Amino acid sequence: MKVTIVGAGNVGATCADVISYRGIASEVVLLDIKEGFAEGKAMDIMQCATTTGFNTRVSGSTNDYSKTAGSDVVVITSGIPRKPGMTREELIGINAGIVKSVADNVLAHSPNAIIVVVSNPMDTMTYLTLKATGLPKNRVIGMGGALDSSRFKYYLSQALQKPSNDIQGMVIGGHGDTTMIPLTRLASYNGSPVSNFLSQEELEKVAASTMVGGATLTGLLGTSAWYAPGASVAYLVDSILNDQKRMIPCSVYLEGEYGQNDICIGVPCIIGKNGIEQIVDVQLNDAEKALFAKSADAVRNMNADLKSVL
Ligand SMILES: NC(=O)C1=CN([C@@H]2O[C@H](COP(=O)(O)OP(=O)(O)OC[C@H]3O[C@@H](n4cnc5c(N)ncnc54)[C@H](O)[C@@H]3O)[C@@H](O)[C@H]2O)C=CC1
Ligand SMILES: O=C([O-])CC(=O)C(=O)O
Repeated sequence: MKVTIVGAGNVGATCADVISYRGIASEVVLLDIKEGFAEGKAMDIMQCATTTGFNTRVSGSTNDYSKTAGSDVVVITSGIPRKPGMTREELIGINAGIVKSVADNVLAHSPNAIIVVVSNPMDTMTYLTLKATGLPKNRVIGMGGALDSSRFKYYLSQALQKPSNDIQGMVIGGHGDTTMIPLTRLASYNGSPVSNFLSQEELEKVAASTMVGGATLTGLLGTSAWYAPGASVAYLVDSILNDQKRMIPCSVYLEGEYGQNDICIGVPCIIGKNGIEQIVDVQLNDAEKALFAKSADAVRNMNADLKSVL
């Protein structure tokens, strides 16, 4: 199975590293516009093969899309990341043009690929990719909810003083500092509701930390995060390529689901070899439905800014 990652920067290269280390795909192509950059990242990753023990072939390309031909999955991580103090939404001006041209280029060589959109503002870039390419909705998947959910479980694990892997939880809604919805009511510690162990005040603190999880890291690192984002993309790609049918919150095009239409936003999906195979209705309560509607309004407003590219 072949995966192309366009944008060999922090997130793209980390994703290639995790995919090869875990043997998720037999071939990974990294592509970037910076001369020699993707080739260098690929060579560096390949030089781990004997010490970490993998057989995935990783290669790099400077803007030569012919090398990406026949990819099963294409990940778009090209574009600029935010700097401390910025929102993801402020990236739209530069990233919209990049994402649209990249989507056109990859499809010309891999007409059957499933596209995973990572560049920010991710929900808007996913909507742009879907509309610009005309692909069916199952083949355009925005990655944000997998990462936000892993951060939610991290903050829950810190509050509970228990391992993250014993915690279940999901974040839906937009992938933005104010639009994310950590589903605290449905989160559990090995099946017991987390509200059995944490006060309302502690749970609200966990939710607030989760929502600004990306901004916190951007403040600490000077650019946005990459280890957890890259690993989250690899996790999603694994479910597609290996037809795992995991339930992962992803940004997908809604046509009535969760009361929304003509928008890409995070909801729980079954992810398998056909991409989005099902959108799961987790039965939100009235308060959660109101938060989702508010989040959708904000995400929809951003889509209006795509007029110049669509
Ligand atoms: N959806 C999510 O959960 C997350 C999204 N992101 C987003 O992912 C994007 C990438 O972030 P980083 O890897 O940290 O940035 P980075 O700056 O390290 O890497 C971006 C790469 O894209 C390349 N690039 C730019 N235009 C290109 C084009 N037209 N064709 C091919 N390559 C091109 C650049 O040369 C650069 O190497 C950002 O927009 C960031 O906001 C980052 C983390 C999580
Ligand atoms: O915070 C950012 O800008 C990058 C991102 O989407 C994340 O790490 O969640």
